Amino acid sequence: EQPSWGYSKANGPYTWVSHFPIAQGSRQSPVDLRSSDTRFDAKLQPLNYHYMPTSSRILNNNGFSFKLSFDDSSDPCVLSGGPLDGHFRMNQLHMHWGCDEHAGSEHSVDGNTYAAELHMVHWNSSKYSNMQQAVAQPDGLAVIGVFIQVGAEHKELKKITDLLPMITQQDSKIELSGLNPLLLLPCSPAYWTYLGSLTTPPLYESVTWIVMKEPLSISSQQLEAIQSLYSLRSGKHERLLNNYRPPQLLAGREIRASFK
Ligand SMILES: CCCSc1c(F)c(F)c(S(=O)(=O)NC)c(F)c1F
Ligand SMILES: [Zn+2]
Repeated sequence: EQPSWGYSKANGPYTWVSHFPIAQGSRQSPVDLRSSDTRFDAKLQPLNYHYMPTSSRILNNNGFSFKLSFDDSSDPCVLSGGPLDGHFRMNQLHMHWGCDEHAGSEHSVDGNTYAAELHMVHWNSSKYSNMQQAVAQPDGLAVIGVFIQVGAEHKELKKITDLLPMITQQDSKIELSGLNPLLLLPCSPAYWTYLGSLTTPPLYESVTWIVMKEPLSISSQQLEAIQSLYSLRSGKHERLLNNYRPPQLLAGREIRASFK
């Protein structure tokens, strides 16, 4: 049966290799985005989002994060351009966070971490017919990562954080409609891109990462709502905290920047 991996000492990131040997692969994520390892690439296109306000969505807590699942059959949210070949349909978005506002993101910038990181997961709909087919392919996924810091309240994310108190228990779900993913992106188009993996088991090396340079701000109340989710994953009913994987070896990969 599915091994119960998690983020505790007993089942956390350093133990995942026992069930998922690819944890020690050569294109694992996250990584530290070190300026000495990044190179401006003038050939990088701008990102192209065809995102519309979405219809009814399920917001459920699958025990290691909360996620917004998108119905990617009708009028999907589609990403193209940037480093990508073809079109990628948004399948879901979720977050990773810590227990204080100085740690919680998965990627870091010259060793600096943020309070949280939003992931918008897309699959390659030009080459594959669904998420399940794409998820393990080397060119199967594109994930946009957006850093989150504490500051002013974020109006669009409020549509999510206002609902979290109603799904604090694992596997609870609630409808959410009218979220506009475009408003979850920062103003600046600047991003880094590199080839990596899922940051949770099964850790497939199938992700073209696009990490936005400019963070979003949320209020401390919004961060507290995120940190108040509970999980049973580690067998005990405890707060879902620190669901972030530490940085992995770059192993010779290049990180391209869309900005100077
Ligand atoms: C087999 C799960 C497919 S969907 C999914 C996910 F649920 C998830 F959590 C992450 S992540 O690794 O945590 N963040 C990048 C992904 F990348 C994903 F694609
Ligand atoms: Zn993630």
